[in-house]
Amino acid sequence: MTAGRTRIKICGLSRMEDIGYANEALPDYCGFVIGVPSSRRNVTVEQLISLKERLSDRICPVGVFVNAEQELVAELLNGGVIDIAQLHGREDEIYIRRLRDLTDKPLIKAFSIQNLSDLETAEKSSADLVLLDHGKGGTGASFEWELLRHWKKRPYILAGGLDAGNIPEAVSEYHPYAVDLSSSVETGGKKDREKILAAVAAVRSITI
Ligand SMILES: O=C(O)c1ccccc1NCC(=O)[C@H](O)[C@H](O)COP(=O)(O)O
Repeated sequence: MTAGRTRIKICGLSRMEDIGYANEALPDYCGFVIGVPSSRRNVTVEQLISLKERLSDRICPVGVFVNAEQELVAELLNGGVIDIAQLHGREDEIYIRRLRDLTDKPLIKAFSIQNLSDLETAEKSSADLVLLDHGKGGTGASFEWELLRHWKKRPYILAGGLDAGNIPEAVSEYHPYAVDLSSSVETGGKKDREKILAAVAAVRSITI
């Protein structure tokens, strides 16, 4: 992971149209929610493989998992279907250690931030990168960003309620390594081409 411009991840791609929008906008990362049937963005492994085949190789594919079997996560990483796994459930350090035994690919651990204690837990994570979010993910709501004034130690991905309008403030005030968006780049629950293009443009226009 290198410093430099702020990265952007567009999460929750599930249709071939979404891949077309991503290939046009070229975010740094795209997220696929895998094996979470309760999510409207859920994709099966078969769907993931077809979507990934059409994804530009200029975009890094991220698998988003909620308490998945480590074997499945490792198989998708080691097989090159995804490049990074984002763990968005209750995966603890024991889970991460066991996953590390199965793969040496990068891991992102997501944390739901409600207070300073949650931030302290996130700072100690052994994951390669941590993602700070509101609630269970993909909700469209933000946590109290003011808490980030206490965040000192490591690069992080900021998620939850970000959109093209509030990205400049979030980046200039809190300096995340990357921003992660899903709900705000949808219309009627589906990914929206113009909103994706606007969000990527908003991040790329920032000079720090
Ligand atoms: O998107 C989902 O439905 C989802 C389900 C279960 C775990 C994670 C999920 N999404 C993760 C993300 O979309 C992003 O990491 C982030 O939470 C986006 O938040 P928002 O922009 O507020 O939708």
